[in-house]
Amino acid sequence: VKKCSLSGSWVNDLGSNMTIGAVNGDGNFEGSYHTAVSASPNEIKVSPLQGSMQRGTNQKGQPTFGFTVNWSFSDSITVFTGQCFVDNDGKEVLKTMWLLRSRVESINNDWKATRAGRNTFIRTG
Ligand SMILES: O=C(CCCC[C@@H]1SC[C@@H]2NC(=O)N[C@@H]21)NCCc1cc([N+](=O)[O-])ccc1O
Repeated sequence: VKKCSLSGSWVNDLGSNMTIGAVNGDGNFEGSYHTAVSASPNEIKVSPLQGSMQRGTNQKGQPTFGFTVNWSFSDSITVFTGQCFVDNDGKEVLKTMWLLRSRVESINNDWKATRAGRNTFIRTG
């Protein structure tokens, strides 16, 4: 199967954009994330991401990965995890699930502090 690389620019089903840099020898990478949506009252700003992808030798070119977005405009953080697939037209698709953890004032509100969801990313440009 054609290799699926994370490096480059992506857009997801919400219209959020992300750019991922080179993946280093340890499988780690950095990048930036510009979310199209937010539950924060603050103005949305580009936020840094860092993550890792699996590059096992038996990997058939469709690696699993995870990354964390440390929101620069809101006291919250999101972890994404997923896999990079090459679809039938040879296009690369990232299928992910995420957990968004918001800061809450009291442990009594901890129950409502984590949102979960899915996002699909395709390459831009
Ligand atoms: O909104 C954010 C940051 C942007 C998250 C974008 C998500 S990440 C998954 C998904 N995929 C994607 O591309 N964009 C979305 N943080 C929560 C803010 C917040 C809200 C409340 N509140 O509403 O009560 C309380 C406390 C809080 O800190």
